[in-house]
Amino acid sequence: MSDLHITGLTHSYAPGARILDGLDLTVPGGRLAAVLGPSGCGKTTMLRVVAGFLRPDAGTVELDGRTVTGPGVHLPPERRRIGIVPQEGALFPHLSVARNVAFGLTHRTRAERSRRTEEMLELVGLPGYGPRMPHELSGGQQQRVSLARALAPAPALVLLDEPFNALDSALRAGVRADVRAALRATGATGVLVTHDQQEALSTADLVAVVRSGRVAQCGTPQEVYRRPADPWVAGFVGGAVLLPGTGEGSTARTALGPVPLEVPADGDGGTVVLRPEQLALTAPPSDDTARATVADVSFHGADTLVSVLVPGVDALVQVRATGPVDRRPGDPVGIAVTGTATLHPHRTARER
Ligand SMILES: Nc1ncnc2c1ncn2[C@@H]1O[C@H](COP(=O)(O)OP(=O)(O)OP(=O)(O)O)[C@@H](O)[C@H]1O
Repeated sequence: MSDLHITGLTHSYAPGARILDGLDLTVPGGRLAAVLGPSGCGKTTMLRVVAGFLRPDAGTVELDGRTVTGPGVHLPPERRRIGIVPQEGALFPHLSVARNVAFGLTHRTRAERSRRTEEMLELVGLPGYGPRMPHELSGGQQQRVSLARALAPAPALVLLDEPFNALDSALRAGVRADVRAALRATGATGVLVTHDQQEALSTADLVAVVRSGRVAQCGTPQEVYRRPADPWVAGFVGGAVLLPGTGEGSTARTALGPVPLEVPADGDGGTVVLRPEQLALTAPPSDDTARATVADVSFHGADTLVSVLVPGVDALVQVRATGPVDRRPGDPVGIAVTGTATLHPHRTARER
C-alpha cells in the first residue's frame, strides 16, 4: 500500500493569482481521501500536479516513498503508477469494454490480459460485459468500466475527478458504494475530488477541506463534521448553527443559554458552532425575551428543517427534526440543545 505525501504545493497560471497556495496533504496507504472545496479552489489543479500533467511552481509530491514531483524532479505521468477516473468515464468509444479495461495492461501475455480484464470487470460488478461497446452501457456502468480500467494495472494511487457528477442521485449512492468497495478490495490509495459534502463524508476515510488553494482542515469525516477547524469549514461540510458566544470554562454563554463546549475556554468571545440536529424545538419559555419564533418549515421526508428567529442572533437558526413537525411560521418556540459545541475565538487583527 502506498502513502501519498503532498507538501507545499504552490501554483499560479498567471502572475499574481495563486491557485495552489502551499497545499499539504497526506493520505496513508490504502485509504480514500476526499478533497472537498468550492468551485475554483484548486482541486483539479492539485489532481493534475499529482498525475504529472502539470509542473507546479513549488512543492513536492511523494508516492510510495519516491518523489514524483519536486525541485528538479518531474516523473512523466505514465511512470507514476497512477490510475485516473475522469468526470464522465471517458472510455474509448471505438473499443469494446474488454479492450478499454485492458488498455493499460502492457507487457503481459494475451491470456494474462484477458484474465485480469475479467477479474476487474467482476470486481466492479460487470462480469461478462467485455464484448459490449461503451454506448451500450448506462452512465453508471461506464463509470464502473472506467474504474476497472484505472485499477487493472494495479496502480499505487487512483485519482477520481468528480466521477459521479453525471449520474442521477438514485444511481450515485450505489456506484459510490461499489467504487469504495472496489478500491478497498485492491488496497489502492485513492483521492476523490468532489464539491459534494455528502459524498465526501459518506464515501471517504479522510476529508481534506480546501479553501483558496490550501487545506483548511483534514480529518476523518466525523472530525471535520463534529470538530470543524473554523466556522467556514463548519458551514461548508454541512448545515451549521453559528451563534455569538463567550467561553465560561466548560460551557459557552449564548442566546440559546449555556451550551457545553467540546474544549473548555475561558473569557474567549467568538462563534459557537452547533449542528441543526443538535437543536430541538420545545414549548415556548415563559420569559418573553428568550422566546424564539418559527420563520419557515421545510419538510424533506426523513427530516424537517425549521428556521427560527432567535432574539440576539442575526441569522436564522436551523433546527433539524426527525419526521414531520407540527409548527407554523409565527409560532413561538423554545430551543433545547443536546451534545457539545465548538467555540472559535474571534481572530485578532494580526492573525487575519
Ligand atoms: N489552464 C488554466 N489556465 C488558466 N487558469 C486556469 C487553468 N486551469 C484552471 N484555471 C483557473 O484556476 C482556478 C482553479 O481551477 P480548478 O479547476 O483547479 O478548480 P476546482 O476547485 O477544481 O474547481 P471546480 O470544482 O469548479 O472544478 C480557476 O479559477 C480556474 O479558472
